[in-house]
This record gives sequence, C-alpha cells and structure tokens, in this order.
Amino acid sequence: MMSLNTSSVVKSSISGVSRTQSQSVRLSVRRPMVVAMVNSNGRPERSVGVSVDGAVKDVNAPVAVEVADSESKETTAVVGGGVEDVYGEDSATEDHFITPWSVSVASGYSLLRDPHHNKGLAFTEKERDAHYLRGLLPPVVVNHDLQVKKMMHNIRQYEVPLQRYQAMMDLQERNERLFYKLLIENIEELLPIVYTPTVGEACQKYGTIFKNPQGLYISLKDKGKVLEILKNWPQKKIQVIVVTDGERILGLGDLGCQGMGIPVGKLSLYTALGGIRPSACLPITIDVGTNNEKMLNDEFYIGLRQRRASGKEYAELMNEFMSAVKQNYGEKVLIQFEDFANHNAFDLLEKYRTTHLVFNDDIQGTASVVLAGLISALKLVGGSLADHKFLFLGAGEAGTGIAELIALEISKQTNAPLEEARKKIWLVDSKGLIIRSRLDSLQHFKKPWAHDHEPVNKFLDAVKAIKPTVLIGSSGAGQTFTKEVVEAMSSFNEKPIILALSNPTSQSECTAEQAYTWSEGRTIFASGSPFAPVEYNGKVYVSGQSNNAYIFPGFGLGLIISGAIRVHDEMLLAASEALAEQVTQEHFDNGLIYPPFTNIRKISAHIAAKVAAKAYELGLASRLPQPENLVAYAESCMYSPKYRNYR
Ligand SMILES: NC(=O)C1=CN([C@@H]2O[C@H](COP(=O)(O)OP(=O)(O)OC[C@H]3O[C@@H](n4cnc5c(N)ncnc54)[C@H](OP(=O)(O)O)[C@@H]3O)[C@@H](O)[C@H]2O)C=CC1
Ligand SMILES: CC(=O)C(=O)O
Ligand SMILES: [Mg+2]
Repeated sequence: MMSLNTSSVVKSSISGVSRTQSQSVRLSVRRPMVVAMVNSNGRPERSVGVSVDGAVKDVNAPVAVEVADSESKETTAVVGGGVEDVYGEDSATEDHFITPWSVSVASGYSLLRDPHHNKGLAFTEKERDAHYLRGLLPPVVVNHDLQVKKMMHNIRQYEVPLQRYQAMMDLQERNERLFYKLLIENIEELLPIVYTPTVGEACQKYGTIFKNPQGLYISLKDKGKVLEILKNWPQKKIQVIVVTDGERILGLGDLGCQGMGIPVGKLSLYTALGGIRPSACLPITIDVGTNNEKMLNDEFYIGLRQRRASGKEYAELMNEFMSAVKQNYGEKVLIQFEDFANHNAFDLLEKYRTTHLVFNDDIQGTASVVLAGLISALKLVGGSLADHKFLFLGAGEAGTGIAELIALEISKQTNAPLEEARKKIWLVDSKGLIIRSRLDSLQHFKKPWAHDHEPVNKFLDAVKAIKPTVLIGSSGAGQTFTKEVVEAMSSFNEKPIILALSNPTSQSECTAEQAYTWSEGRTIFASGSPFAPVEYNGKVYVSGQSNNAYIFPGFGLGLIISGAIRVHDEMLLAASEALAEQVTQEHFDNGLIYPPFTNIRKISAHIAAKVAAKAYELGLASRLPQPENLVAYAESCMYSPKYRNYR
C-alpha cells in the first residue's frame, strides 16, 4: 500500500468559527481510483485520479481515504471505517455549525445514487465486483431494454398524469440514461407527461411535489452574486441554458419560481429530441417575485414571497445574469428565453440578440413551427402563402412572432416589401381587431399590424369581416374558437386551416373533436397540446401538434454544431423549411401537416443541418472548416443514452 499527500484549501466552520485552514488528504491507495472533494454545494473542489504507480489516470474504483489536518499533522479520522464522529454528525445540533465535507468515490453505494452513472440492475457481474456493488443490488442482472419495458409497465399503472410526471422525474434523478432511453423510445406517449400538458399542472403544484431541486435558482436576493451561483453548478461545460422568470407559464399565467418545470422539461427535450448531452444543459429560473396571489398565499410555495420586481431592479438582475453567463460559459453558450411575459420578452430579445447567442422560443421557435405547418398545409389546400389571409386570436409573443415570420417569408417569395406582406395578416387582442385607429395605445410589437378597418370588438365578427383562410389561436384563452367561429370558417373555406396553439390542453382554443365536428370533417387542424384521434362520421382524424418542440431541439443543435455566435431570422426560415420537408405524402394522406414525433431525432438532424448551413452561409459559424455532410455530422454529434461499460 502506498500513501499520497495532496494539499487542499478547506473552508472550515466547525464549532461556529469560520476559518480557512489547510488540510492534507492522505490517500491510502489500494487500487486505481477517482476521488472528488465535494463541498456542501456538491461542487467538486478537487478531483484526483491516481493509479497504484502514482500516475494520474481517469479511473474508477473505491479506496480507503484518510483525512489529516496539516497543522496538527495528526490523522483525525478514517473515512470508510472507524467509529469516530468524523463530521460531527452525532454531537452537532442545529445550533452548531459544521462543514458538510465528504469524500465521494464513484463506486458502491454512491455509484448507485449518481444518476449520471447509475445503471441499477443492469450493472454486470464484473462491474458489481469491480465497483463494490455486490450485495447492494439483488442478484438478477437485466439489460437496458428490459429496464425500459419494466419502467413503461410501471408508469402505465398510474392513471393520473401528474403521478406519471413524478415517476419520470424520479427516474431522471435516479438513472439518467434509462430516463432518456425511455423517453426517446416512447416519445409519443411520454411527451405529454414531461411536457405540455402535464408539465403545466406540475408547475402549478411544484411546491407540493418538490423533492430534489432541479436546475439553478437565481433570485433578487442573489444580486451581485450571480457569477458565484453559476459556479455552484457542478457541470462546467454548458452549451444550452433555458431560462424563465415564470411570469407567463404556458397559458397558465404567473407561476413565479414554480415555473422551473418549464426549463427542466424543455431541456429534457433538447436531449431526447435534439441529442444535446444532458450535462451540457442548464435549466435556470430567475425569481423576481410573483404577482400570483395564490402562490403568495400558498405555504408550500418555493419562491420569494413578494410582488414582482420591475423596471431598473429587474433589468439590473437580468443584465448581471446575462453578463455572468457569458463570462462563465463563453460566447457560444445558447440562451433560450422561455415563458417570460411579453412586456419583458420582446425587450430582452432586442437587447441581447446582438451581444449574445439568444433566441426566444415563444416568439421565434413558435413562429418557425407554425410557418412549417403552413408550408405543408399549402400542399393540401393549394396556393402560395401570399394567396392566403391570416387571422390571429392573440397578439402577444406567439401571435406577433408568427405573423412576422409569415410576412417575412411572403415578402421573400414575392419580392414585395415587408409592409405589403403584413397586410395579409390580421390580429385580434383582448380589445378587438388591431386597427390603425388604435395605433397610439398599442404596445410596440402590435403596431405593425394596425391596418385600416372599422373597429371590431367581437372575435366572431372579426372572423366574419376578415374571412381568413387560416385561423390561428395564440391567446392562452381556452374555448374561444366556438362552434360559430368554426362554422363561419367552414362557410367560406373548403378546407379551413385552424391552429389552436394555446397550452396546456385546458387553454386550447378548441379541441380536435370540436374542430372536426363543427367543420364536418373539413378542417386541417393542429394544436399546441396533443389530442387523441377523433372519429367523426365513421372516419378517424389524426391531428398534428403545432408546438415549438419540433423546432428548438434541432435548431439548438444546428447552432451548436456550427459554433454559431448569433441567431438570425433566416435560420428560423431554414428550420421551417427543413421541418416542412419531413412531411411525406403518407402524412398528407392522413391529413397531417407535421410528421409524427416518432422520427424526431432524424427530423432534428435535418433541421440542425439546415440551420448550420445557414449559419455558415451568413458567416456566423465559428466551427471551421464546414463539415461536408451536415446531416451526418449532426447525427454523429447526438447524445445516445446507451449504457457505458465500466472498467
Ligand atoms: N404551441 C406552441 O408551440 C406555443 C404556444 N404558446 C401558447 O400561446 C399562448 C399565448 O402565449 P403568448 O403569445 O406568449 O402570450 P402573450 O401574453 O404574449 O399574448 C397573449 C395575447 O392574447 C390576447 N388575449 C388573451 N386573452 C384573450 C381573449 N380572451 N380574447 C382575445 N385576446 C386575448 C392578449 O391580449 P392583450 O394584448 O390585449 O392583453 C395578448 O395579445 C399561451 O397559451 C402559450 O402556451 C406559446 C408559445 C408556443
Ligand atoms: C410551447 C410553449 O413554449 C408554450 O406554450 O409556451
Ligand atoms: Mg413557452
């Protein structure tokens, strides 16, 4: 046996005295190992890979470790043996300060509790011997496929979607590779659980169901310390951040800090659908308070119990956050703004799009997915985009974002000025049709849509007055596409295109069943949250899901593989085209304008390739030289949840 002394600076506050002292860790090495010093934040302070001959290696195996105080030069404790109260666990009370240092070794019990490396019953006999797992697992060894089969069996036992959500989150925290294999192989069934609609309910009840924290929380209390907080996150190489401030969670409004379910859910789709490594993903919630009385009065609420900060206070925290992200992760970390309220969302995007790699999923990702749906819908209804007339219910982030991208595409196709193209698009907000006489009182993002028209207050009247060929719901207000609205659409269109984008299902403008029934089976329908197939007059109608989940995973992958430094609108158009190209004749024959999610990883690779190609074309790519076959390159970069073999 040989010994090795490595010095580390340890912050100690035993007995309430906070001091910094130098300790040395004496490692009595019996075999190759990896030791990580871990502090109370779980942040590894020092990782040491040591082989028997003293060479540094990346190896995994347990070891007996002695911790000695260099000042006294006496061995104070033996970890993994002995009966001393090493960490003051027995003597300390809540009034005593102790420093929860531990030495974590990636083997045995701790290996089973490390979601990144745990394989559960799939550890082989050899691995059980080599990594001190024998006895910690029952004797059976099963393969990954059987684990998936069993988990699906278990999840299907739960009838309540929220219970399925919790089972999925538990799995993610227990065995990451099993979680992703399950999700990828059962995407159609599990998407509504980890994503809309169930994630909406999870956010509403997040405080009650909260177990282990996921993601990073940055609150007003942390002003001046944001960089420090980022450094507390265990992973250092982050490629994608999804950040929310929780003010507009789906169509459910202000859920404050409990909006964390959204960045967590979106990032699990980045991995499952777009192949971004889980360790490169960072969910963040910025907590500036909430104006939701229910949350403020809920004793289990997990956020700051105060009203939302705004103005200078809000801007300063966001600015500190954006600077800290760039300082910590560099120029090429992708920041996806998600579910901010529109009074902040447009300004944040405008402010940071020229200095950071940012995009707003609700404004831009949604625009891209809807444009893709419309491009493919044209194959069913005929004509070009410019031949159609569009009416939106909802003139916020989603509505005006989509409208602008449609106008951009029409302008590109027809060489008409953007202002001309915009005239084909009408929007209704909570005060009625957006028209020129309202111009002075309109928020800036609505102004381009203020066309000449008489005032129209009721949505049904707007439908009858404008006679659109395409109706898009982006209001977050459920059941607003009434029978009269759908019947009106069907009276002047042979095949009305109706997109009910609002999430979750409770906020959908209408259900698939209503759309097909009220249009006598003639509508081309898609919705933000999924609906089961509908039988009408003996025929089965399968509706598509018009959700930005088709876009952002592949879009992000494209930015990452090309090393893009900024997002450009042309990239969104490229993503739309790539998605629309994936719709086959068979899909059209079934009335679908989106391909099913079952092929999403292939679809994401195609989107990534087109987005990357655009980044190269625009001179915004930094990964040089450009790979010859971008689709193959994108596929080769994608994370696979296959288990690793451990030595
Ligand atoms: N399918 C998908 O991929 C996506 C779906 N969405 C969904 O779209 C919805 C809206 O999101 P977002 O655009 O960000 O929200 P915003 O708050 O930015 O915009 C909502 C708009 O709807 C209007 N509105 C609200 N209620 C009514 C009503 N009863 N009648 C008429 N207009 C109304 C508002 O009017 P006013 O301006 O007057 O207040 C506002 O213009 C949400 O449900 C969200 O989940 C969002 C992004 C992606
Ligand atoms: C899908 C989405 O991003 C939303 O509803 O906000
Ligand atoms: Mg969103």
